[in-house]
Amino acid sequence: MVSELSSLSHDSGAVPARAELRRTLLARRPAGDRRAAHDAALTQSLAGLLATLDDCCIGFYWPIRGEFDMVAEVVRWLRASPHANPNAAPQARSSSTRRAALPVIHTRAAPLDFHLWTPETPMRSGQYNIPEPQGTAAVIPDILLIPCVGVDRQRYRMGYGGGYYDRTLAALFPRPQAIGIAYADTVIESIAPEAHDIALDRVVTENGIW
Ligand SMILES: Nc1nc2c(c(=O)[nH]1)N(C=O)[C@@H](CNc1ccc(C(=O)N[C@@H](CCC(=O)O)C(=O)O)cc1)CN2
Ligand SMILES: Nc1ncnc2c1ncn2[C@@H]1O[C@H](COP(=O)(O)OP(=O)(O)OP(=O)(O)O)[C@@H](O)[C@H]1O
Repeated sequence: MVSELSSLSHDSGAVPARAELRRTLLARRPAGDRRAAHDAALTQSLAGLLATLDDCCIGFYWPIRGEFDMVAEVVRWLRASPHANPNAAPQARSSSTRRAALPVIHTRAAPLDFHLWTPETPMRSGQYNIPEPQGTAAVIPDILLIPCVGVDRQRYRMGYGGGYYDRTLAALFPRPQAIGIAYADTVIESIAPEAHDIALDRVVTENGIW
């Protein structure tokens, strides 16, 4: 897979336009009968990562357009907190040191805001019809789990083209650790990063974490 796509962007000498590369990568998201096995493997990798995290706030995403769905795994992580008392009321449980947040778009072409989320949080439909938490506090996550349309060997990421995560990583202080979530079939040699592209710190695929 990698060699096939890298020949698109390198060997021919012609770098395809971003929009074309985006379409190619979106078509590489595992689908149909193959999908469940890829999701199971990616869930395993993600669980390995989450097991190393405690005492932090994770910014994740509500899946759209065939993205990998990590909601259940994040709920498992929240509930497995060594600090959480399973007999406590939900409000008390949410004061544990494991917290999760979801992006909220208040203004298009601005950085993302993140608002706390638990399974009890009411949701509303936000920009691009993406569900977002309603009425919870804004936070700066310690770690961002970032959906990728594709990612390259230097850990540069391609998304849907809104530039939201690059703007967010450039704006947030302290800067969260940026961890990309990608299907292995969407890893390519180079996405031909532009000046504003910020490399991810780590990437999680079905094959592990790098
Ligand atoms: N699940 C999920 N939530 C997320 C993101 C994501 O990638 N996945 N985002 C990650 O950034 C932000 C939303 N980013 C988006 C960026 C562009 C488009 C979009 O529809 N773009 C148009 C083309 C550009 C335009 O006209 O604005 C399109 O694809 O038709 C949608 C969401 C925040 N929430
Ligand atoms: N730090 C930034 N400040 C201002 N504009 C930015 C910044 N980063 C990106 N942009 C704008 O966003 C546009 C889209 O960027 P890009 O194609 O890299 O999006 P993407 O990473 O695929 O999208 P997304 O993060 O929303 O999934 C760029 O052309 C640029 O105009």
